[in-house]
Amino acid sequence: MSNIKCIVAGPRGKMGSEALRMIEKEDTLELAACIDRKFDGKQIKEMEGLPSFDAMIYTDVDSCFQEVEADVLIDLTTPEYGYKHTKLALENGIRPVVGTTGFSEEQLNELRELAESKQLGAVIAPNFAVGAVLMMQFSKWASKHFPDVEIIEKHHDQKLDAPSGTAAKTAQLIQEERSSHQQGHPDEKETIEGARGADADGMRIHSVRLPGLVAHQEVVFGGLGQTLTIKHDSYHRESFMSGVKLAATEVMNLEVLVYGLEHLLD
Ligand SMILES: NC(=O)C1=CN([C@@H]2O[C@H](COP(=O)(O)OP(=O)(O)OC[C@H]3O[C@@H](n4cnc5c(N)ncnc54)[C@H](O)[C@@H]3O)[C@@H](O)[C@H]2O)C=CC1
Ligand SMILES: O=C(O)C1=N[C@H](C(=O)O)C[C@H](O)C1
Repeated sequence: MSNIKCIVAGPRGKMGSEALRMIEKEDTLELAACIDRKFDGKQIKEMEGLPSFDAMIYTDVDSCFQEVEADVLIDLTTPEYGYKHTKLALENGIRPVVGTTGFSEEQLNELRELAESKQLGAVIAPNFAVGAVLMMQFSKWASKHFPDVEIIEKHHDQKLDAPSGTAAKTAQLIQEERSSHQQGHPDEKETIEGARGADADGMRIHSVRLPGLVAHQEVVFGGLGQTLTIKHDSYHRESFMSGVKLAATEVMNLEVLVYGLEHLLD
């Protein structure tokens, strides 16, 4: 089987640069080109701190998708551009593997319909770390027995979206399991706005942003006389890379969009 040819969008970012280092080590993946906001026409090997790839940087996404022979787009950019890149990739017959978070429900549905109409595989995964996927699945299961739950997600202070994609997905999975209800005292009042966090179908999500953090989440369940905490920590962005590789490989066998890495794990 020939190598999977990848375009990486956001190659100078924290995740994008880690994805380039992962591709460099993998025999089955190949870097075909990159999409960046700057450095049009330069080679990745000319960029300081990035692996020595002969792969051209494009700032014009249309030209990139039309000129470069590619199987997969790996997008690790921003919510606004990640959505645009994903849509354009599908329109150009390229399968998206998207780690970028912060898409709205409407955007996800639109991309799902587009992938289906094109019969093209796509993977959008708010978290590529296997441990985080398990934390979400365990939380879904736990909420069957502990319907009162709050999510505390903690990230580095350069993060653009809140709550994190992982927290939003965790809340969605729990929502599928438990019946909707408000938590806390019915008469509770916030004396400082936001003190109780964001309200996702009655469950609260608290977003912490601090230098020094990478990506961390605790899902805290409360029952009579007991609590249960399910916790995951990513200390390094390497933690996401086996998931990115799995998605870039498995997306070639899909004809629909899947949301969440759990759909690709046994
Ligand atoms: N699914 C997952 O497992 C993970 C997802 N993420 C998500 O990945 C995204 C990127 O995260 P980081 O690497 O930490 O951010 P970052 O800020 O370090 O990198 C983003 C990169 O995107 C580039 N960029 C912005 N606009 C662009 C455009 N129009 N075209 C091309 N490149 C553009 C920026 O120049 C920057 O290099 C975020 O949405 C984050 O939430 C982050 C970690 C894990
Ligand atoms: O921005 C990040 O760093 C991360 N983003 C993803 C999210 O929003 O859940 C995944 C992980 O938490 C790291």
